[in-house]
Amino acid sequence: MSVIEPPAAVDLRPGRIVVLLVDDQPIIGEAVRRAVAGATDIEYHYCAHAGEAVAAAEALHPTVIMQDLVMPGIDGMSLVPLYRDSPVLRDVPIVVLSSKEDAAVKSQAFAIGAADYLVKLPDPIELIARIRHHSRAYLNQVERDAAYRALSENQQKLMEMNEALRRLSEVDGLTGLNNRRYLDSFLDHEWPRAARERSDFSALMIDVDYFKFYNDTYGHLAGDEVLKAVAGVVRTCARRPADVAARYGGEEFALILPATDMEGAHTVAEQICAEVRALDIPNERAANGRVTVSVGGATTMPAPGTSYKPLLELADAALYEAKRSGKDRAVQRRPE
Ligand SMILES: Nc1nc2c(ncn2[C@@H]2O[C@H](COP(=O)(O)OP(=O)(O)OP(=O)(O)O)[C@@H](O)[C@H]2O)c(=O)[nH]1
Repeated sequence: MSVIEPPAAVDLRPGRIVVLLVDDQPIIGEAVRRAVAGATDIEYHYCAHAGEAVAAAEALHPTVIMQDLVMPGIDGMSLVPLYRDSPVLRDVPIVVLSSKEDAAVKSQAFAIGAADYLVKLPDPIELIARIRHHSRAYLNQVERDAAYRALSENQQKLMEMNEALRRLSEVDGLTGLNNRRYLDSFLDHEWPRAARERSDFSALMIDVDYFKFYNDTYGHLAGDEVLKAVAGVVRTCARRPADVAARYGGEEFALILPATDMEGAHTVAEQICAEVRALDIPNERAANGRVTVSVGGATTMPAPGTSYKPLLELADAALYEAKRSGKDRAVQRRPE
């Protein structure tokens, strides 16, 4: 192979024009070299062997390839698709050089993806103009592609950040459970759906017993740890995919159980009480000396056009009853 100058590292600076001439006749190689010698913006390389042309072009990454059509071993026409198959060279413009003006050859050259067709050799002014034209079009395309890629990446990052922000705005920072804002929007969607499906819908309100005493005795940070532990229990008791656990505020949690009847809701409520007891966190004020919770539950079949708020109020009333009747228990209610 006789690539006259050593291949430069891939460099697609705007304005950098790199020509690779592939032609078995050194005399043509020399004539083109002389023709472009005065154009200081053009870097010229020459390859005399068709079999080495693709590898030479991949190493060089030219902005335009000038390809002879008739060469020993392989004809220039069959080289064009080989350049197109290379990811590095796929879009590099190829100017085919023919020894004569031939409509059929010209048409074939354009059909397989050549950017231009020249009869050897045009005068230096035309040759340089064509080299510059094709190289600049290619460089502009490379620049546009890079800008488009950067834009797409930024848009993707922005979407991910927006999604992360949206999720953050719906999560309680202390416990990692959904917050009340999320719960409200969930109920806004789920309540009308349950009304359409005519299925039972249950809500549990869970409140830590003697929590003010706990905070005052063991400190606010220890209180926070209790809230996290209770949140963990509520989360694991939300077993079905449609169940939603949330921190409702302060030391109160909510567990929404769509498509769940009163008996099912009561089972879950009892389970929460038992699992919080099993945490075995000391609270000397409580009757059994451990942190406990009271749970108020309510179940109804939502009617179309109604609000979910009365169900939560009923669950709150049941919670109040659980507190009043001794705490560490679950009370269920159904509307009259
Ligand atoms: N550590 C901690 N405490 C909180 C948080 N949010 C609310 N609290 C406390 O929870 C306590 C709730 O007290 P009360 O509403 O009187 O309830 P209680 O002492 O648990 O009484 P009963 O519910 O009747 O057993 C208050 O002392 C609040 O300051 C929190 O994020 N962290």
